[in-house]
Amino acid sequence: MTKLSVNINKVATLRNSRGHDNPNVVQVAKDCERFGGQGITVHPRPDERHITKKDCYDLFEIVTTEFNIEGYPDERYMKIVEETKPAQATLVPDAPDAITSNAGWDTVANAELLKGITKRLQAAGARVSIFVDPDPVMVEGAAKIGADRVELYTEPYADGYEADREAAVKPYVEAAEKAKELGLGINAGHDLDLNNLRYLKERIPNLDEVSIGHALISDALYFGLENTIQMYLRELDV
Ligand SMILES: CC(=O)[C@@H](O)[C@H](O)COP(=O)(O)O
Ligand SMILES: NCC(=O)COP(=O)(O)O
Repeated sequence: MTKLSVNINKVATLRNSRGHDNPNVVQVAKDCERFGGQGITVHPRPDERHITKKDCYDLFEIVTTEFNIEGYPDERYMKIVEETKPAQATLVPDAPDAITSNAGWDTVANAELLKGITKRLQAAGARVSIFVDPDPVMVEGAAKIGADRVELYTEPYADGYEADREAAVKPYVEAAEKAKELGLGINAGHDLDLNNLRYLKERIPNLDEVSIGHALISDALYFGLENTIQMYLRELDV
């Protein structure tokens, strides 16, 4: 079964835009779980443009499904994960000023850095997922680092889907086969939506988890949050 982890970054974007506490991130997370979401994902970026460090501590108290904290493994991120003990820590190579995540790790060039980070986070009880491009070499590097899972960066898939979905999905199928061969779990995320999700799932049947935020929260403006989560779950045949 592929789990749906709802990324609520954009709920925090809306909240921060007026400086008060509406929408309330904690209440939205509770409702996402009540509506069927099987995880909550957040990315507490250093500039706190959306999810703040405080949000992570508040959410830690209430998330009952799987809490997934994404981020670049600087000391601020490491402390947040070690103190809130999420089920999963997803390591992304984002620069502090990146507008969004736009590439996976070079797990070969960064092997020594990521080995130490991975050991430290696993010692804190987190499952470690490393964000990678759909490149079997990078998947192999993640396995050598000792990661538990990889998260396949799916923006290129989403960008190429309309023009030629078979070509767009091919590298992901190959990367997922390599991950399976090496005993790594397989997550996927970035720019997944109601249009492209089902095909990815069909072509990667052992996909463990998708984390979806931007499109899902945008869809909820039209369909409502409960209905939208149910629509995404149906695309995963959950
Ligand atoms: C890792 C990933 O692809 C997304 O979670 C990304 O981090 C979203 O970040 P923004 O919500 O800041 O665009
Ligand atoms: N890891 C991907 C994620 O959490 C959400 O990405 P997006 O759906 O906001 O593009």
